[in-house]
Amino acid sequence: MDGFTKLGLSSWLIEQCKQLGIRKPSPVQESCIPPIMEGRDCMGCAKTGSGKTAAFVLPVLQKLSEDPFGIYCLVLTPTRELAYQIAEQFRVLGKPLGLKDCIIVGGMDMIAQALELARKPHVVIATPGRLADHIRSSNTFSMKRIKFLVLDEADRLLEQGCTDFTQDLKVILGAIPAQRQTLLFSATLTDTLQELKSIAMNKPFFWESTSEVRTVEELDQRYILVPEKVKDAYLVHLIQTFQDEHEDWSIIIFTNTCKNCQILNMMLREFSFPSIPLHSMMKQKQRFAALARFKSSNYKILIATDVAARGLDIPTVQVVINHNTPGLPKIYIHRVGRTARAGRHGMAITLVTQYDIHLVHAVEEQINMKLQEYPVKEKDVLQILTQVNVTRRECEIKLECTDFDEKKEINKRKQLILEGKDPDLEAKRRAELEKIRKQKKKFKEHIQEAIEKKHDAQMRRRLKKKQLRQEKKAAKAQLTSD
Ligand SMILES: Nc1ncnc2c1ncn2[C@@H]1O[C@H](COP(=O)(O)OP(=O)(O)OP(=O)(O)O)[C@@H](O)[C@H]1O
Repeated sequence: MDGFTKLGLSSWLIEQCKQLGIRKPSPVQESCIPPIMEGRDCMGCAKTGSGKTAAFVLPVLQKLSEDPFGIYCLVLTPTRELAYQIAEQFRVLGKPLGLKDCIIVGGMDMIAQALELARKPHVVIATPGRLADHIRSSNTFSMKRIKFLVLDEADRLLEQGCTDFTQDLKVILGAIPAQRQTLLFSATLTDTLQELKSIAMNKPFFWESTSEVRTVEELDQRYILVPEKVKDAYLVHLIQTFQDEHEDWSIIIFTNTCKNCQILNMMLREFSFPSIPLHSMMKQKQRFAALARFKSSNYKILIATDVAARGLDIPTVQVVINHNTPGLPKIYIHRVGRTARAGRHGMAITLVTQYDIHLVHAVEEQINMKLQEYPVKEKDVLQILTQVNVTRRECEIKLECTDFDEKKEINKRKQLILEGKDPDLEAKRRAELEKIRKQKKKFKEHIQEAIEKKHDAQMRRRLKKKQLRQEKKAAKAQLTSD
């Protein structure tokens, strides 16, 4: 019997899988689909690119086909791009059903979304913030009958990172029935296990891939130890080498901030590399367009912040370069997982400065293997060093002339308004906190100074006493000798 038939999937669904090149279930699918079909909650922790999306899409579609209604399933995911990607899998696999899906993410027209929600789609794929906004502001749709709640990248949805989803999740959980099946998936579930268990309330089936190493075997993981000031020259050299040595190549470069992302992109363009940026300060339409152009190989290099670190499935990516060493091993695992997907080979190269060595050790400990050094001819890098650094500086100046920082400030204010805070009050509060912090610091310094003065005086007294004692001793010795 066919692998998927054994798992209880209908022939129409198996036929759809074949169209996506999915012929035989991957381990996470083989293990998680049967308990989901039996009605159990499920937590699946499997390596990046191992087919977790189909592990929940397939059983949801199977069950939906047996009793179709809307809204049947809600999928939550941390990024907008990921929501579109998941929707696409639902759409392709669910085509014979005439599946109606609806994507609810920030940065897109809210009224159009509200109308779509009112049309009772079978599946809603959403980022938590925007869906919570709809729940708060509209009564034109109901999620009271949903059968499935899926949290993709579940650990990210629960952690309190730079985007904190916890308040929005509360609103969403309050709007859906307690009687439901909850499915949680990620490549890194373990540190949020307890919180996740409280969301999947019905003794969830838990599956984790057994391999010791937490990244895929097909991934060649390298590092280059570079002084901070030479990092960009190494980056340019690496890209030049890939361009020279490969016909068909595609690279994702991860960096730490939106500004850096923008500057690196400008710099690489100056060197005529086909690069395109992706970060959260871009308009949503630009973000989608950037990703589409990269996917269709119009641009061979995507320079991204961690907004692209999780979930994105772009089979052509052969190399991931970490321009900065990720602060958390978990982020490293997701970033490098953008290559070597579904059994393909890939390489990840992390640029490590003298300040990041401890971060690499933390990564190695988590993934259970050592990164290997990537050999580079230093002489070649030094040849381009001045040119690269000058170009970077020019790009920085160009960016300063735009309103990039101002936009960042405006975005911050917008975010505060969305969180229900008054940006001016918030600025005042921050200024006051800063004042208190400065006062505290001054007070501490004052005390420290007083302690040091006291200590100095004590020392001086002790020294004087010692000196006197020595003088007395010397005088005594003089007397006896006389
Ligand atoms: N059984 C299968 N056989 C072959 N390819 C598969 C199978 N299942 C899924 N795929 C393909 O593997 C790729 C990766 O799948 P998917 O995006 O679901 O990975 P993931 O486990 O969710 O990764 P990540 O943790 O990075 O989100 C997709 O292109 C998908 O079509």
